[in-house]
Amino acid sequence: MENDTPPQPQPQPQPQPDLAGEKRKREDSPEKSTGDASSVGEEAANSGAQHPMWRTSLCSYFRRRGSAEDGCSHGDSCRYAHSEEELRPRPDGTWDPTSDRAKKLRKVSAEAKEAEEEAVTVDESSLDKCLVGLPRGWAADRLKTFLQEQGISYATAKKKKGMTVGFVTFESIEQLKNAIEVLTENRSDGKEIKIADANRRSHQKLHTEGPVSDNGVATENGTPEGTSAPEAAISSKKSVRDAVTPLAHMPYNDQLEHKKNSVAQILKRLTRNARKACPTGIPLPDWVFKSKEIGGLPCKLEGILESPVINGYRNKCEFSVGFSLEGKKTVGFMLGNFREGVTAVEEPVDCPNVSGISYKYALMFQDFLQLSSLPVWNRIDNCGFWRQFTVREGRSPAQAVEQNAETEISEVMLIVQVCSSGVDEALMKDEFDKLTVALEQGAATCSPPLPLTTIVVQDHKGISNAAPADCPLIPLLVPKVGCQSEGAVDKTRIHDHIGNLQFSISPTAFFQVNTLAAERLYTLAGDWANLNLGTLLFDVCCGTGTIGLTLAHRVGKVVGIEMNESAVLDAQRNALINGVRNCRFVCGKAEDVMDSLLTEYLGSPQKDIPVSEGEVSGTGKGEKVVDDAQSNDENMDSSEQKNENSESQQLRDTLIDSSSCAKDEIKGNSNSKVSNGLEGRHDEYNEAIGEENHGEALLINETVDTKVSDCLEDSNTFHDGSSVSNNDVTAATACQFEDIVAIVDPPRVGLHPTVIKALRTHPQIRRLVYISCNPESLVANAIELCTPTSENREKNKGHRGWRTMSSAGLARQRTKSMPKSEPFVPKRTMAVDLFPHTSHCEMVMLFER
Ligand SMILES: C[S@@+](CC[C@H](N)C(=O)[O-])C[C@H]1O[C@@H](n2cnc3c(N)ncnc32)[C@H](O)[C@@H]1O
Repeated sequence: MENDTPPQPQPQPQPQPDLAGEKRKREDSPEKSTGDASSVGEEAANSGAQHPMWRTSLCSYFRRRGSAEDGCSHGDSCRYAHSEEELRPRPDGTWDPTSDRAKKLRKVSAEAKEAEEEAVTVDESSLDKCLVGLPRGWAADRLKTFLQEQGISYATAKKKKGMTVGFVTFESIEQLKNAIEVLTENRSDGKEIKIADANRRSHQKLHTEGPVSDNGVATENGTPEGTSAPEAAISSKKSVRDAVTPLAHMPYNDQLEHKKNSVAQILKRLTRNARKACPTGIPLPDWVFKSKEIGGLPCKLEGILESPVINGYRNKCEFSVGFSLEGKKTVGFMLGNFREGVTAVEEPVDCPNVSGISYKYALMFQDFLQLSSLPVWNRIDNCGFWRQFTVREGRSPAQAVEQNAETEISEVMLIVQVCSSGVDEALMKDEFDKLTVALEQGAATCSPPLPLTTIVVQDHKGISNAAPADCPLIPLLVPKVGCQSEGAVDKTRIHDHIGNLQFSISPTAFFQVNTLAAERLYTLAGDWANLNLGTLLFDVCCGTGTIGLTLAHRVGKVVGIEMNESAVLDAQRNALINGVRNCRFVCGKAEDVMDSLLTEYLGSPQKDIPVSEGEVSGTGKGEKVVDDAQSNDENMDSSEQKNENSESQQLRDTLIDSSSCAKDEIKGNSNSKVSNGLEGRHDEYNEAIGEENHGEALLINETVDTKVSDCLEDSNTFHDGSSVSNNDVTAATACQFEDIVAIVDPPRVGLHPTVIKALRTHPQIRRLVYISCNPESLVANAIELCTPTSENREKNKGHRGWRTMSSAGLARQRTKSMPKSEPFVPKRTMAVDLFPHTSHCEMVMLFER
């Protein structure tokens, strides 16, 4: 497969940056000894190498006079920049704080902050206020008590548990002024409670809290739907564009600069925490020492890769359904966080990350809702029917037209999330029929007509919109093409392309939202992983198999691990449709299967430090001690029973093995402290196997040449466990793969501590590429991977107070109970912008040992 080669990382100098605003001190030797500011430059010039400090700060003559030409005696050899143009960025991505560039960036951030902190209005027409920063545990009664204790009079006070915002209506300006005064002076539990404007929605004012909603559905508390509380002020001050794409007002280059700077600041925490966590008596790792030369960074930050598409790049938009501030049923985005008291939904107008196609579908669905006899979801009372509307887009295989991703969109999947509780089935069916017609006709009458491949309903009864992966799916419209044996739900899929591979994507499977930028991300990860045909690659949290499959041709074998069953089935299917034969995809939580898979392929890690029986390391839920040998043997036994040679049977075995792998591990730990919870999951796995077998029918019906290349296919660990003992496996696999690499791409929370421990304590894993969508969890995981361990491993103390600890603090605690093992070293890192206009970006970090 040909992948885009990402731009080569820019070579970075390694300076010791100035402290912002501080008078510049000359460094210690060698220049200190000469007292000559230019000596470094001269020395560098003489030696042919450039000093890390070279022109990353403005020359003081230039700062004072706007020109250094007449004042600075060092001329061209001066190590400081004589103009803004000459100035170079620091290795942590920041600029000399006195430079125009840094001032401009500061101004932009200050303006953004200012916009958020508008003052509260004090006049007769604005007596509805919200209190922001209240303890989550408080209900309305506790809020009322608090107000009374503080001597604050009011007309009404409302608050729901779980929210940090409460709503208070005052009777007069005097009451309001008193409240502002008291709250400005006092603090509760050391936390500031802010008072801000709240907005009653226009239809709420009209109905004056009547008992029936505007679509005729009475609500529990007698208030109209979606109107049971005013909105927090935040909502009126932010436009939907600000809420969804807060960086959209900046030129794209400034956005990249901004992201690189924030990532650099977060990365420095890795160095600080590893230094703190390094056990007494153990030397600090070299990389911690050397970090001083690169501004405190743990390794080189090699810049930020830009997205090839900047506008309309999202291939998946999850639109909320609710009421706008004007009280209209709306499909779009919430203006803020529900926990902050914001429930208003506004149309996705002017959000540059949303594609035109998604926008049009959102409007179509919104039009439909105006006439629907079923209510939209009310986040405050947790009732209603229509909840969420997701548009997923797939691109055709044609050459990507960069900057105009939309011309590539050939398939569209619409997912409508509803809550069917208490709704008459006939009425629901009737609504679904009407919806299907409305969307089909809407798509057909657009000019040009919009692609529409499939419509599926997700019936979710939970409180938050984040539905579990096993939430029931009801297909409304299925593509006409497809295998006869497929069930309707199995057909609800779309396709996208990465490089020359096609990816089949089912409704709940993860797929990066910016496909073209993701391609760059995967290529970078593959390049840094330094792969070869002797490599065994673990693709941890593999989703639909994107990383493993795009890199499969560069390695001996890929083992993908993923907890979402449909994503695993997609991965299997994707291997088949692309003729990739050296991949195995395992369904299970990485924390449940990682250790036994590593043991299966690499043998048991050496256990230097004995682990006391039943000890649970880390604080993660579901963590357990795994008897590697036992679980491995059981895996072998279970796979032995499935030793069949037909190609299709091999596929089936992959799936069955996958489940049994997790299942057996659970069985093997039935004596551990956490056995009960896990046994519960045992049943789920049994069910999963049933479902997988059902899903397999469609896989094995496809005619696929699954001939396996002899030396690369490790048949004894994959398809036929046969009679290999635990030790034999170690020996067999050790000679098959000389290079073991893991690429991990976890969700926002990062990797589970059990997975970190497994990766770290298997000494054969010499290289690990971490892809992260959240630099904070990357740092937390990296602390555990890279901090040296001591001879005296501490027993895990359960970490009381973990709720209040930062993720880095928690990680530091965990390093104390990490079994003695060689730490990884952070080698290089780079940001990749998958999300233009937002503050998010992906990170890639290479660890070696
Ligand atoms: C950021 S996505 C990456 C997916 C894939 N690598 C890609 O780029 O398309 C994270 C994936 O991890 C999966 N996941 C989340 N928690 C997991 C766990 N505990 N064990 C295994 N997979 C997990 C999610 O279902 C999701 O597919």
